[in-house]
Amino acid sequence: MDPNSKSSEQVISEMVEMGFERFKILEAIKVVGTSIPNVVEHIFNTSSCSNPEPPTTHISKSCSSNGKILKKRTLSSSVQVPKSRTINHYFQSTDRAAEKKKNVVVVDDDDDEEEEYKKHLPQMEFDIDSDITSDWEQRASTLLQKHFGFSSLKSFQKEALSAWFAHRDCLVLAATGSGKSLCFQIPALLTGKVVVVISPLISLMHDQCLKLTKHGISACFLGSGQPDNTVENKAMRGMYSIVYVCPETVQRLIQPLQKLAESRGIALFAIDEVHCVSKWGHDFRPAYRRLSALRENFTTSKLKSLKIDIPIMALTATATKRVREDILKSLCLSKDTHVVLTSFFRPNLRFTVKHSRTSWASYETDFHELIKEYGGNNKNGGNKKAFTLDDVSINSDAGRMSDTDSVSSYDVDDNQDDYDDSDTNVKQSGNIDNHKKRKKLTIEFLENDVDVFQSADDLDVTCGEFCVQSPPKQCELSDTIDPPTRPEKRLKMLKEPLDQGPTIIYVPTRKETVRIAKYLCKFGVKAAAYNAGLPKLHLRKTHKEFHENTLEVVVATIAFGMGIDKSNVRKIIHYGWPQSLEAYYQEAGRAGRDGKLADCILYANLARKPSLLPSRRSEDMTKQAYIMLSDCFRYGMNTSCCRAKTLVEYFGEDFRHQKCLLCDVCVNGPPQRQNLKEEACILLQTIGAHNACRYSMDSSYNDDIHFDSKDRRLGLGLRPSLMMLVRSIREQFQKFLTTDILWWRGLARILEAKGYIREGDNKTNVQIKYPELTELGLEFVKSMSEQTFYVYPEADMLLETKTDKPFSSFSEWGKGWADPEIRRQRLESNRSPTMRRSTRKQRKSKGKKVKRDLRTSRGRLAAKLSKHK
Ligand SMILES: Nc1ncnc2c1ncn2[C@@H]1O[C@H](COP(=O)(O)OP(=O)(O)OP(=O)(O)O)[C@@H](O)[C@H]1O
Ligand SMILES: [Mg+2]
Repeated sequence: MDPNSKSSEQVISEMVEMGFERFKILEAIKVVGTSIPNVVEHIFNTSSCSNPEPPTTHISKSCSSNGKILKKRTLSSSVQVPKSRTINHYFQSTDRAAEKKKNVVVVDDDDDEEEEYKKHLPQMEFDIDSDITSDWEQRASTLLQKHFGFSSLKSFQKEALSAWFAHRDCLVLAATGSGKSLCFQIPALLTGKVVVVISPLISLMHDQCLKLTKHGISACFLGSGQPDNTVENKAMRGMYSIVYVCPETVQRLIQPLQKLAESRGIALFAIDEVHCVSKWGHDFRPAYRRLSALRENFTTSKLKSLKIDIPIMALTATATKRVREDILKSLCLSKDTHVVLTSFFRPNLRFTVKHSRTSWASYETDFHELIKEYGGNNKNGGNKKAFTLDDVSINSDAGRMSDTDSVSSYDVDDNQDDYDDSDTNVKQSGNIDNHKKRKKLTIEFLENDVDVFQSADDLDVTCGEFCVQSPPKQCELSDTIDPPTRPEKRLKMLKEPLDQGPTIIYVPTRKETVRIAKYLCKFGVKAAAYNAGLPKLHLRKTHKEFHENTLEVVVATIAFGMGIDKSNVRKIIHYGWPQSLEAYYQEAGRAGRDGKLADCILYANLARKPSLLPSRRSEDMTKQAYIMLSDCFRYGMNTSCCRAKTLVEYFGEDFRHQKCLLCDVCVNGPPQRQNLKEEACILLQTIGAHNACRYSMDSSYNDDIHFDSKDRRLGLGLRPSLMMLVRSIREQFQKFLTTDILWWRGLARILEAKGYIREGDNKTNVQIKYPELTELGLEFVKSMSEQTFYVYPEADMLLETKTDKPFSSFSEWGKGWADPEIRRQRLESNRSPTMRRSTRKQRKSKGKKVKRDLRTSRGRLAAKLSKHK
């Protein structure tokens, strides 16, 4: 039996609550079965004009409280309504019946009467709104209380609604979990018109539709994930108050939506997660850019029956200044667009960064706390039954598409090139077929690749239409607690233990989701993996169990998407570098929506530069992706600035609190400042010397800095990489012989942040790679003898000083790595006997290229070295 099907009794009781007459419902059930939408449709189609039974959904309720509203909507719907009985027609009849009772002129189907009606009520459309001018706030509060159980609108919600009410376009920038959805849901309730919401993910639309249904508001979603093709038809005839559409579908629906605008009416177009519009943000979706069609096609000049252009409300929690400007421009929002900007600060989130190699070997150290918290650490799981993943093999499809395990080896990093341009990456990821498919930029493809591209069809769902259920009782609803903004309260919160609640662990690869979930299950934690490569059934189950608090931990890729709105998520763990701070803050923002203390922990290998995940990007976008990744890297490396401040300021907000008091930097304090005058001076001089050496061919370069001729050995005329420069320093200065590149990288970042050096490569890198001295740097070097240079060492510098191992990255294997001959021998000896045999063979076959595994940095390095031999 279909678990979604309802019994006749259930349908009757729900529909009676909606205001339908029992006998009509019974009659309809006999004909069309127990699907509520079909029953509603049947009743509409068979009801006689003279005796319509008004459904007392919120639509008719909100309208019937105001006679004028009813009749005007009737008129508005009369513009294009066909003679056949549709829901609009039904509403007309309903409204008219109600009007008759109130002695208001109402027309019947016949044209004369309609004309008569028009004479009496010549105004249409937003007169509906002007009727509620005086007390719309009061009405909104009543509806808010009735449908959602909240006592009042938040001030940013009021601001956004006021803008909508003044028919202005509006861009709402408000923190994750602040309540942006209400800004576009209330207009549907206030006007009885339809609100069309553009949303990027099926799972997000599905979640929101379910919630709306619970709150007594009819909703549906349209898009490639919609299995029922009658839903679209019904939606375009105005049967749902809120219609969610994925951006790819909007273009196709322009005409039907225009008809809808002229019949039942469209109160608002809401574009949720609008940062997807911009290439300069994360989650870019090309179809979002084409949403400018909404501004073009729903204006008074295009649709004569409209009195005003239909307002557009765009909403996001993560947009930098550049992204905001791009949104306004790309969507062609009006010049008069109102921008609602609230603080991005989430005062109850405790941000921490921890060093971890984020590999299998570090699970024990990193997860033992978590296992303890969930009462695990028992191989059999005690009384708890771990959520099994038997149906999912680690080697299955789950790890296929965005698996970067193969590209992120931990062994060698120093000469590591950043994981480069998308195309190469895809080739390197080993799946040529996939690569070919990737070249075709089709929507179908996007839909299969959601871990990398957040697309519409991330989770197929059984049904995309949602009928009104009675709103939950008051006691079932609780206002979210506003988190404490006052410092004393935050400090107090810190002393209290974390409340109970689930954890989400975000990892970059599909394979990792399964591996970690299995690991946790083994220790009795109820954990499940979530990535777009897993069976849909499993994904649905995970979603459900997560929302029902049955699961303790979900280990997910970014496919556990935007808009996950569960109030009691206590921990968000990022296990591996995120791709941008936007993505990081949005994902972290899923914690602590109940206003109580919640943890956001980033475990990252601070000894490695993060790499870009394989993806299709234009040159521009690759550059931007590197910039975003680099900002994220800097966030992790920072040791002295409050984490919340860094995040909030990243989004262009002035952080007025100075400190969050909760994050690891605020709690532990910054490390001791060190005077790195000598080191800075040596590095700058070495850079200067190499630069001078390069430019000496061009005599215009004014060389003020002395450089040793020994440097010429180290690549005269070549563009010196930081690695080469450090090697040069190590050779020249005995005291720095055993210093690690990690430490110098940290110093280079500090010097770059101060403006003393800049990247000399025209490619953007995560970390400065080919440093060049700036004017400021030159000044600094000249005056170096007179000053000190106190700085906070960055995370990688601290890491290096904590390990007493000499040069290269924490392994005996790495000792002497600077010497090319030693390096060659090591690479040779590190190969397995079979590999060695085959390499010998390959060498014998002259002219034939030795194949390197370019997916690993070691392989790439070996390939490079063999080129130079
Ligand atoms: N006026 C209000 N009073 C109390 N709670 C509210 C109010 N408005 C919204 N909320 C609650 O806030 C929570 C978050 O709402 P919502 O999902 O709209 O957030 P959001 O801003 O869209 O977040 P995200 O950026 O993650 O999508 C919901 O559980 C909602 O019920
Ligand atoms: Mg939202």
